[in-house]
Amino acid sequence: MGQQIDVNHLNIYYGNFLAVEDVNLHIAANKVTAFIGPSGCGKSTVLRSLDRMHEITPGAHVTGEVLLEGKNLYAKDVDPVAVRRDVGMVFQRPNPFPTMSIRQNVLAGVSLNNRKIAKSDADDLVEWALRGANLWNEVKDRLDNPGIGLSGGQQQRLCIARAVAVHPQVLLMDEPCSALDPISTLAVEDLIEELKSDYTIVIVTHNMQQAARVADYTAFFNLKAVGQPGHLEYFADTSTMFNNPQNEEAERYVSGRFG
Ligand SMILES: Nc1ncnc2c1ncn2[C@@H]1O[C@H](COP(=O)(O)OP(=O)(O)OP(=O)(O)O)[C@@H](O)[C@H]1O
Repeated sequence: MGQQIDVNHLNIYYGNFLAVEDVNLHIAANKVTAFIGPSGCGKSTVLRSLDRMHEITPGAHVTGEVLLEGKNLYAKDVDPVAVRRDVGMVFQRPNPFPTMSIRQNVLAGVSLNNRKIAKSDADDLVEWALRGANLWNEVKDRLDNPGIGLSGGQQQRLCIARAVAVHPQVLLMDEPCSALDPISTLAVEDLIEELKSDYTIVIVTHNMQQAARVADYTAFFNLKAVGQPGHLEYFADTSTMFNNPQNEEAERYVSGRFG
């Protein structure tokens, strides 16, 4: 089962620059929540703060809380590496490890986490993760071939298999279809729909139709002006966001009359 996330009074800084201000947000377990909004409003920054990935930028820090099932991911005794085991990330461009086979790619996160597993268990895990990512039937006869030999859409599903292989509670996806053709996009969207029975999913997308298709809830981020911090302007269930938003800026944005 996936876990819920509560974001409380979250401010995210890159050095002295306040990129995102005072976000308060509930992300429901086993649902898909989409982040939408204009460029630079902080969607990716907020997404990355949910597994502390933004900390890879030197000087990046937060104030406020991110609670995963009530546990603050930013508490002093929490190891960011352990956070990323519970909260997995799928990036915009499929990024299989170039020197690794399909099988090794699926197991990469497990190996990084220093878990030693027997070969038969590894075989089972590879099959389970690839089936979960809807890729097994396409690759089962060539597991030792390089991961980068797959098509873009297959590579992205391989990255999803790699993310689920460590059994996370939450899957974060940063524009996971933006580098994919329409057929692969639909395959990944179908997969997202299936994965939510096991995981809580948060997806950043610029594609309004995609948000409307895959998300149960949608968070609209906005910014007052360039150089100003982004903020969460409006949160609603997806049907309300796209059909009857109770926020003027959101209405202008989803109807394409923004800016
Ligand atoms: N690594 C970084 N170092 C410094 N500033 C950053 C960094 N990443 C993002 N920012 C700044 O933080 C703000 C929010 O950026 P972010 O990428 O989160 O927005 P976004 O809504 O995801 O944008 P887009 O839709 O264009 O991807 C912007 O002002 C951006 O310039």
